[in-house]
Amino acid sequence: MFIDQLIKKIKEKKNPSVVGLDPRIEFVPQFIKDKYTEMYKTENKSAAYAMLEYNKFIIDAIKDIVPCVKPQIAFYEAYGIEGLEVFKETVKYAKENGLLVLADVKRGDIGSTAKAYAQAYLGGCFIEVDSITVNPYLGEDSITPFTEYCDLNKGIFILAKTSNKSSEDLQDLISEDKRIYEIVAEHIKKWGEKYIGDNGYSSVGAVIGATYPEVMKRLREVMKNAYFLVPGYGAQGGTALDVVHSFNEDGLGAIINSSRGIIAAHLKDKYKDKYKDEEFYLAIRQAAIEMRDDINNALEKNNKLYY
Ligand SMILES: O=c1ccn([C@@H]2O[C@H](COP(=O)(O)O)[C@@H](O)[C@H]2O)c(=O)[nH]1
Repeated sequence: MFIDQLIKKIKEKKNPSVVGLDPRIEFVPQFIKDKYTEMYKTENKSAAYAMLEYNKFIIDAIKDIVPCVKPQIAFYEAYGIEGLEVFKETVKYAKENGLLVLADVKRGDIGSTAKAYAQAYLGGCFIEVDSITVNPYLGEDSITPFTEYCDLNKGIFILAKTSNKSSEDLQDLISEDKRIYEIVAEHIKKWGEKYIGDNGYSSVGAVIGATYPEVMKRLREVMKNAYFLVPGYGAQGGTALDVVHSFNEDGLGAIINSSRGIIAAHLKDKYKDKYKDEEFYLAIRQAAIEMRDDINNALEKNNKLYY
């Protein structure tokens, strides 16, 4: 089961965090950009391939620390065909280096179309990743084409309470005395029941923003067996103390994401003067270690250490 593979890697690396590979050209060090500007005539292509090299540096710098990476497809789509090629190459490189890939693609459509999306990402027709994020707005028949792949060692994380401010607009509305995110959580629990692995967790997980710790606490009660993918730590203001609520008493149950906070670490004042342009990946590695230690320390303080 996907979820058992994820838990195994989390325990091996002693790290319940994931680095978001959300490349932006302004994060890419000048020496890489110069190389690709010379190599390719079109700006789009040189930017896309500069981002691929930057991603590979990041993967090399963190592969012994983190269990997985979370590439956000939007940053690749923004560069068209070349961007999608770079997405594929990034996924391939991450997998070759022993990392699980949780692709943040937020798909959701009527069943027949959802089947095609599932085929693309979980069936390997476009690129095969280990799990994807899914939007539940269209209901059960839009989810089943994805959950069917959980029998084939794949996983999905369904949006329940997102980290952005406006998530309150719809997700916090009340229907029959419950918040919409609670109702979604009850559905995620039900959809995941068939896919519970050896560790007691389901390969059907939930996305819960680090920016809403109280909601996280409540949803942890509703979905005991669901793994939470938690974005919003770092750049969006979520802290280790906030995300502690996403873990169960066994210290498992959540994987915390940071994208900009890690992959743009070399641009922070804290590291800028410490590392040369060519050593940018050392700042990224340092930031990933600090995030791991920050979360593990918070778990230990709350008697939730899992290793
Ligand atoms: O609720 C959500 C769902 C997904 N995301 C995605 O996670 C990363 C966060 O990036 P940071 O740079 O660490 O803020 C990004 O890919 C989002 O699209 C989220 O933030 N919140």
